[in-house]
Amino acid sequence: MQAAIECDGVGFTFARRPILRDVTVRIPVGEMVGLLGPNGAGKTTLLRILAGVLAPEAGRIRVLGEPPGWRTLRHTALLPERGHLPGWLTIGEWIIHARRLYPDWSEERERRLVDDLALRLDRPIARLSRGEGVRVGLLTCLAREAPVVLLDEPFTGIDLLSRETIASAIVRECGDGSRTVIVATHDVREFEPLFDRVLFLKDGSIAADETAEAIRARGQSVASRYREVFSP
Ligand SMILES: Nc1ncnc2c1ncn2[C@@H]1O[C@H](COP(=O)(O)OP(=O)(O)OP(=O)(O)O)[C@@H](O)[C@H]1O
Repeated sequence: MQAAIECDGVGFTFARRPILRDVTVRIPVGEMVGLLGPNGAGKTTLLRILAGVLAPEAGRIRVLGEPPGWRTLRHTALLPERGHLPGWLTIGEWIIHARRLYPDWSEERERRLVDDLALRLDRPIARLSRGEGVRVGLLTCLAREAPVVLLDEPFTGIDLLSRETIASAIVRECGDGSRTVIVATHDVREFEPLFDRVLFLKDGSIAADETAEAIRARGQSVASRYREVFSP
């Protein structure tokens, strides 16, 4: 079966410092994957490379069989770590724009997400708090039918109830086994039930790539495995 994502020996450097080294991983279609690791491990860099925003310096990547680039943009929805939405629009104006921008936009998903994420359409984007901005970003990713969804820190700085709302929106919109989702997060303990698989990224390398089931079968939790992998 075709993998959703294949990385083979992927490397990347910033200012001559290696950020990703020999990242090799194969993610089957339909998996919900946690991308876990300490600050600076390279999670954002890897997601940006998978989204086609950055070009890798070494190795080979395939997203649904194609190298990341303008063709895979159609299949890939990225929630970036920091805001990217036009502040001069209201949420409602942005949604009208997004419907035209993305050919795979689903108005049915949009309606559900506006309700569930409690978005007020008349609010100007420039005046949103971080958590509200993340919710608009999430709506923008999840209202599309893109088969590959990359979410960079969707829970950071978000209050507890909103985090639960966001987690259930992700599961509802992406949990039917047809979409492949990678979530970079530090909230390991709280969101481990979301994940089918976890990738532990340490100093730019994959330190472990395991299914959540295999971790549990050993009597561990994802959080305890995290501690084992990353403790000095
Ligand atoms: N534009 C840049 N120029 C130089 N170095 C950069 C740049 N962007 C990222 N880096 C460096 O690359 C490394 C990996 O950063 P990245 O943001 O991918 O890590 P991360 O795992 O997402 O971290 P965090 O959990 O803190 O968000 C860091 O050491 C960072 O300082």
